[in-house]
Amino acid sequence: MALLELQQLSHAYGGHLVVDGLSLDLAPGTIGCLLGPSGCGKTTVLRCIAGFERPDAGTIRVGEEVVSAMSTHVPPERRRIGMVFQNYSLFPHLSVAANIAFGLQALPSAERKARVHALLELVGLPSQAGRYPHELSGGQQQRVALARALGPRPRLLLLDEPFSSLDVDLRERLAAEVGAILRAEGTTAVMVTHDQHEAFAMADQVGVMHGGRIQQWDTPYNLYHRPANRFVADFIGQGAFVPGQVLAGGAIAIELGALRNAAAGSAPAWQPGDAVTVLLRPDDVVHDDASPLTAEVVAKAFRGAEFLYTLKLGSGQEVLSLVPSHHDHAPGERIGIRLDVDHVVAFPA
Ligand SMILES: Nc1ncnc2c1ncn2[C@@H]1O[C@H](COP(=O)(O)OP(=O)(O)OP(=O)(O)O)[C@@H](O)[C@H]1O
Repeated sequence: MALLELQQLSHAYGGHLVVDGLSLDLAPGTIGCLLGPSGCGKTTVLRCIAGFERPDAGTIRVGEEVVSAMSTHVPPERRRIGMVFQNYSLFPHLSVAANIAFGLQALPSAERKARVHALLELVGLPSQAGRYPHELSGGQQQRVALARALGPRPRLLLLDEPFSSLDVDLRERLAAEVGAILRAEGTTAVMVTHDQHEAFAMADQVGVMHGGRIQQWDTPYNLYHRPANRFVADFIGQGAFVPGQVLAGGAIAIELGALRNAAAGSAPAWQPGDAVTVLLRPDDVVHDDASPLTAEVVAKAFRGAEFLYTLKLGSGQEVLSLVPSHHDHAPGERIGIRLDVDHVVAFPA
């Protein structure tokens, strides 16, 4: 049975529908993430799960308990749900150990000490117990906030943009670390973010939100390689949309050649002659000096190990190509390219 189940959740602010019939299931021990652009309603979903908002319609079940339904609203403090916020919200006048012990008052003193010690070990800060929040880095403070939230062993942990006040470099690393910590504890968690790198680094399942609904609830791999619709294809990763036409036998002809195995998860039964739009990822277009097919370099972005080239085809259509950075070509040059498409993703034109 799912540990968290949202069914047909809807919520409006002053007549403006923000969450629109949203459903999702999260298995025990899974880390789920709601990912979407600013204002898509993801924080509102989190607040409904926590109990800070009362949904207009739908039900929320945590474990065996329906915590929210038309006639039910379990108050936040009785939901046994932990929360980690963007701004750490540690008590500034309490030491790290005292911050973590705060939610553990019900435990006998020896047990409380042992739990605080175990949590400090878990988040990798055993030597910082006596320090105060202002003496810690942002990443360390967020780890203390995580330890404090995990202290009372919540049945579900909610994380609201937990890394957004940290440096970009640190975000992805901490997201992966926090994912590992939650897995070590067997915690079921839901995170909200607008940053797909964070979502991918931490979550098992990601729901891409748009217009108050989940457009696709899937693994990071499938969101990238098998996007269910144009919105997801556009929002996740980079790529270019190019026109194509379905051939007899099901292959799709695009300017760069024929794509076989056009069996993306989303592909309806195409008919020969159908006009389609094909998603080409930067790794689908490979630089190859031996290829008779060439394209003009329009722009390039240095990524360290790779260049991301923007290339112009004969028709004027632009595509992206990720190329090892020892292939250093200037804008205006023509370079050989070929297709290497594993997952053909096509949508009705
Ligand atoms: N308390 C409120 N009263 C009125 N409108 C609100 C309230 N909270 C949020 N909204 C509006 O509801 C919409 C969704 O907000 P929400 O915070 O859920 O989005 P979000 O996806 O989390 O965005 P962000 O990433 O910017 O936080 C926004 O248009 C927002 O302005």
